[in-house]
Amino acid sequence: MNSAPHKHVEKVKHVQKQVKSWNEKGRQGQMCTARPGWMAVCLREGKYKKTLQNIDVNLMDVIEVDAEKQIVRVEPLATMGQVSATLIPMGWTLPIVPELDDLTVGGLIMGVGIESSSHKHGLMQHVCEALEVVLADGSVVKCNKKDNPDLFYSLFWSHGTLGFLVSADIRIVPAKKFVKLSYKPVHTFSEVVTEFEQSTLKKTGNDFVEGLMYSKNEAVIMTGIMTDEAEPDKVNVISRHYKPWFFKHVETFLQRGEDYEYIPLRDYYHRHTRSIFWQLQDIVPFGNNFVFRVLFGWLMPPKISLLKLTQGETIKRMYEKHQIIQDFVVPLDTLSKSLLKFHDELEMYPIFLCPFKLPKTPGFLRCSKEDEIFVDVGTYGSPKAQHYHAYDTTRRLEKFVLSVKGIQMLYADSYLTQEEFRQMFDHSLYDKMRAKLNCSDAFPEIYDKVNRSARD
Ligand SMILES: NC(=O)C1=CN([C@@H]2O[C@H](COP(=O)(O)OP(=O)(O)OC[C@H]3O[C@@H](n4cnc5c(N)ncnc54)[C@H](OP(=O)(O)O)[C@@H]3O)[C@@H](O)[C@H]2O)C=CC1
Ligand SMILES: CC(C)=CCC[C@@H](C)[C@H]1CC[C@@]2(C)C3=C(CC[C@]12C)[C@@]1(C)CC[C@H](O)C(C)(C)[C@@H]1CC3
Repeated sequence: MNSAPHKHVEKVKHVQKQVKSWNEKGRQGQMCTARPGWMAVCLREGKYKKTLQNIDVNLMDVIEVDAEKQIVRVEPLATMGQVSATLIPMGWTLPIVPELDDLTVGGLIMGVGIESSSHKHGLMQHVCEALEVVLADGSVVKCNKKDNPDLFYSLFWSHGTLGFLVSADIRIVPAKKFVKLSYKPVHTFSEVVTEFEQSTLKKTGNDFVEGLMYSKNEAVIMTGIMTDEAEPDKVNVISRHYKPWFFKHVETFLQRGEDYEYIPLRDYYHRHTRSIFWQLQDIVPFGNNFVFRVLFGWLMPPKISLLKLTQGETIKRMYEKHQIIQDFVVPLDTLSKSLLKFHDELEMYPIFLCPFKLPKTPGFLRCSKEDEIFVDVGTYGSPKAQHYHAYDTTRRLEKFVLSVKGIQMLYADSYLTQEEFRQMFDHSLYDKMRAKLNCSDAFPEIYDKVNRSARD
């Protein structure tokens, strides 16, 4: 109901007005966005939302699609579901469309966004061409790789601690109708690693690469290419409400053997939305039953923000104690060692594997060489390992990831100390920009927004 794509300038003025009035009142208390914590796509809610000055950044539109420059201009609260629904019918798509419908452009840019096309295009930050932000003094600035590059590069991962994002110019690429997705089942641990590495590294021309591990020795490695042609009997519209959950469907290829099918592009992008990866099986255990799917599948999935809003303290504590929801990113050449470590500590499957390329650009992520390949290892569920202990195990994993020069995704519970956090992430440009833009009394530091004790 708040949609107003033609009123972008006025909406930005409204953000500026609030920041200027905060300045006029003597810069009392720090600021954050007014978006309530239960709306965000992460397990917890920031405690700081209750104590800091909430700035209304209510911009939620796709402003314009420039086919000539191949750029889409979007506001921060536009969601991935909305962006893909707007662009695909026009024949365009973002190079990276993170899978859950509710993820927002602002969250993915100020936090992090990754997808199975990231081995080719990098993270969400690497497909941004320009950003428009309201700074702590109330001014509005546009920046890109050439104009004000320090600001541009320091904004990614900054979690709203340098300014408020009000629009982003993101690169678009031509969309095709289908993804030809090949499923390659593997049945030994070494094959899991080598097949995944080859799909990522080999000059295969794959547009998408993703692995789902179902046990230590079993996985299905999926590679996809975008195409306009499809064999009609091989088309699978996976988003229909009566279709099996995607991760269950993929699992069947362990028995069926290698095969391929054509999935409509938008269905492919949002393939993990319907079962919230595999989290829905813990919330609605019979949700993948055929009768349930036919009768009630259209009601699924429950809205993540509704679940967050309505869950009580007990459920929250239960999740904290019995579930691990983490994405650890490790260099590709340490994948084998890392998967063994995750197995020893957690014994938990499925595991989500998603490679990404890290171009050597200034900013928060350390990288030792140009276009280094990393792998996001996503562990979501209840560990079976007897010795699993939420805090102790996560700490051991964090230390391990630090030792292999990997990183932790910051939407997850992070118990890193401030020193470890600074060791994991390069703060040099960030600190410089915080000082230059007078941020210390305006915004908290990233660490103070994302560490476990800052969240409820
Ligand atoms: N495939 C993927 O890549 C997936 C990624 N995720 C994670 O989900 C998160 C995105 O979730 P989402 O609900 O969209 O975002 P959130 O509301 O969680 O926002 C993430 C951070 O970005 C800041 N932020 C958001 N919008 C703005 C803005 N306009 N100006 C300044 N700061 C802003 C927020 O600051 P504040 O606290 O002040 O609001 C917050 O610290 C990402 O961080 C990502 O790690 C989750 C699932 C999948
Ligand atoms: C980088 C990538 C691919 C990240 C994927 C992360 C997802 C698996 C996470 C993000 C948000 C997330 C933590 C969430 C949940 C599961 C795992 C999610 C979807 C659930 C739905 C689990 C059940 C919980 O009661 C509750 C509703 C609070 C959360 C909400 C967020």
